Amino acid sequence: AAADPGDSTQRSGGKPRGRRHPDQFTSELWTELNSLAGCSESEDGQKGAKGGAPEVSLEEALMRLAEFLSLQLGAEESCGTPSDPGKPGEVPPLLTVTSQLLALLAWTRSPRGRQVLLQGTQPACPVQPSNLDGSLSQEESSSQPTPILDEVPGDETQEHQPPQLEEEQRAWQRLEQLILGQLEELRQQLEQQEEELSRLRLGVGVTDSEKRVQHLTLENEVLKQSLSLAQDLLLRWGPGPLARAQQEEAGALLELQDQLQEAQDTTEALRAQLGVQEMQLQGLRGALQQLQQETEQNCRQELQQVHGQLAGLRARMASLRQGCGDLRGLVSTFTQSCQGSLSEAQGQVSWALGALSAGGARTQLSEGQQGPPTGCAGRLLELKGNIRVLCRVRPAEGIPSSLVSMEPGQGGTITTCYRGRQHRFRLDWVFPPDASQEEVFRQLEPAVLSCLQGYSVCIFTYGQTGTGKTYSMEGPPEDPGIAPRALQLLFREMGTGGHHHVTLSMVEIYNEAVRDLLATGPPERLVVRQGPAGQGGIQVTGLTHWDVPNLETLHQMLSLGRSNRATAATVMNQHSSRSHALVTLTLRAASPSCAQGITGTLHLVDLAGSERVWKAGVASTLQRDPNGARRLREAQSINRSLLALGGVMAALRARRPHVPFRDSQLTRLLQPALGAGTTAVLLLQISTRTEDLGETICSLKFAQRVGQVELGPARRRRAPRSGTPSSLSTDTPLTGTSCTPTPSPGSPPSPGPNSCSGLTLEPPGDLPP
Ligand SMILES: Nc1ncnc2c1ncn2[C@@H]1O[C@H](COP(=O)(O)OP(=O)(O)OP(=O)(O)O)[C@@H](O)[C@H]1O
Repeated sequence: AAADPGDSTQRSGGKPRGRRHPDQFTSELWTELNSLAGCSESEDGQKGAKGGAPEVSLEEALMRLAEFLSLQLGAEESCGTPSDPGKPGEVPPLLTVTSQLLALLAWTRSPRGRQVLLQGTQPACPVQPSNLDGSLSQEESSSQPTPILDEVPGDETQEHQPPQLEEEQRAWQRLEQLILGQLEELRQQLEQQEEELSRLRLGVGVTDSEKRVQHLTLENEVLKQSLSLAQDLLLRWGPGPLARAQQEEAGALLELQDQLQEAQDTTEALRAQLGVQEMQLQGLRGALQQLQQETEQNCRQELQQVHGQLAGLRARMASLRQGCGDLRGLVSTFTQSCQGSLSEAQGQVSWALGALSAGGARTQLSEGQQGPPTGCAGRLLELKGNIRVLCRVRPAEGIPSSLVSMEPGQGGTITTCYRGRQHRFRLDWVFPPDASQEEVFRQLEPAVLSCLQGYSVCIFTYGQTGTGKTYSMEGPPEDPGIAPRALQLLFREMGTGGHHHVTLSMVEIYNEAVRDLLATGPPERLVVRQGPAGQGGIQVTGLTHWDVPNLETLHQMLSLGRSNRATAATVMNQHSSRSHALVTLTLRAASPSCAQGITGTLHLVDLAGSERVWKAGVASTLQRDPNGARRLREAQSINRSLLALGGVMAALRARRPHVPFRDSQLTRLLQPALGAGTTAVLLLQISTRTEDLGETICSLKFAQRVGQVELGPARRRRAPRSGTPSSLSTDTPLTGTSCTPTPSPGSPPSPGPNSCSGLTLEPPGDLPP
């Protein structure tokens, strides 16, 4: 159409073509198109003539295609660079390719092409591809087969088909290669043209308006891109910038809130962990503290155990030492005893010889009866010579406590359970609550009788207030206690022969003041002092010694002394003895033929109650009782003196060189009774009441300590040959006032201070000041 514009106009049906058709096509292409069109028309025309169907011919199709292409090219060129019509090779590559495609299409619609296609072989291109400029190369021209435009008969075609097919295949391959090459070139040219187009659009050959249009186009494109970007952003980020900002802020705020919440959650979690760790730490601290306490407690317990074991070892060691010392003492004592017995036997022999020489056989017999005892009992008493501890349990007023149990009898025990700890005390003898006064005295009888043999015996009762000390010592008239029974026994043993001079003294220690309970006048405070050097013992200035001719007089005097004794009502005992009472009975052989008679002494001591001050209720009555202060002072004094007695016992037990007898008036007066060679019997009175348990244990401990005291073997005393009352043995206690025997044994003093007129009391003129 480009080569023949007139035909093209005619064939295009007078329709206006594009503004810029290509001015020329390659002649070969056009020829081939025409030939194809002719073939098609020859076939299709016959069909059309025969059938008369209004089919579009290939030419028409080509024309339409060309028109379409021209329109496309025009549209393309309107935006691109105007081509130069006089310039060969400026044919748009698209047209070239299109022409090739059209040629191929025409061939496929040709009979040969159809035949080839029907035979299933590859089609052979009947057209020769052309270069862009429409000229074939020499080589290709020479090898280019001649197009077969006429229809070949079937048989001949069958015969010549193989070589033709080969040629067509080769042509087709070349065409294909050519098309591929042209397509590649087309692509390159397109790229070049697009580059050039863009360059030209921005540069040369473009008017200001076009440039403006181009710029505007570019700006438009940029704006479009911006718009699409904005739309994308809008779609992505929200409806508007402000809202987005708010939303961003809200988002940021939410994010911050989330972070804050997260931080708070983290803080809470950390706090919870911290709390747990603090609790764990607290628990560990508590466990550590508990462990420390347990460790400390265990250490203390172990330390206490070690201390206890150490104390036990020390006590055992001291006991062993003491036992060793006792054995030594026994050995030496036995030797001394043997010597003493020998000398005593010599004395008895000489005494008997003297009696015989005096010619009194009856007298000899009588004096022989008064002689020193013989036999195992006396020897045992001499060898033992220490303190015996007896314990008497007071009958319970109510139900007896189960916390105190006992094994009565000789070597009996008292077992207490106090504050979870058990204490067991072994004593020389334990009297059960139902023991009678007679049973008690029976155990004291040998000691009492030994006084007649010249021994010094001290029997004292010790214990808490109300436990029966006075009861045991004095006893009621219908059931007399130790003192009446002892005196009765002694007088019975002495008989009525008048061979003994019996003197009695009775003092009390009240608030550390020594008072004579048998004084004729008002009781005065006596002075206790040490005896003259070399004589030993003590002297009590102003103390009266009464000669006791018979038992009746003795009882009367004892009643007198008892009535003078200080008593008071305490919470624990309505008739509590608030003083220590000491009764001393001196038995001196009074035979004129016995110049060197023996002198025995019996000390009966009723100690005051050993209860604690607060327990006596004295302190509690200080505010109400006007005599409360006095009661308190009494209790303090009693306790102080008993404490001094304990100190003396401890020193004696430990065999210390110094025994603190001077610590109290009680120990001072008891010094002769607790001296070497004396016999002492402690009668401990205890209560089984639960509330008295502590005091009972204290008393038992004291008694146990006393029982460990060694006083050495008992020794008998001898009176000087002069035999005057004032020349008593220096060991004799309470030697202060000389006494004159009553003129007649049958005239005892009547009880009471005013009834002493019958007695001749010698004033203490011969006593040292
Ligand atoms: N074995 C006993 N049998 C019967 N009654 C007893 C016995 N022991 C003590 N009693 C009675 O208990 C009471 C108190 O006794 P007692 O006065 O002898 O005690 P005490 O230890 O001397 O007191 P204090 O130390 O205060 O003088 C008395 O009424 C006494 O009769």
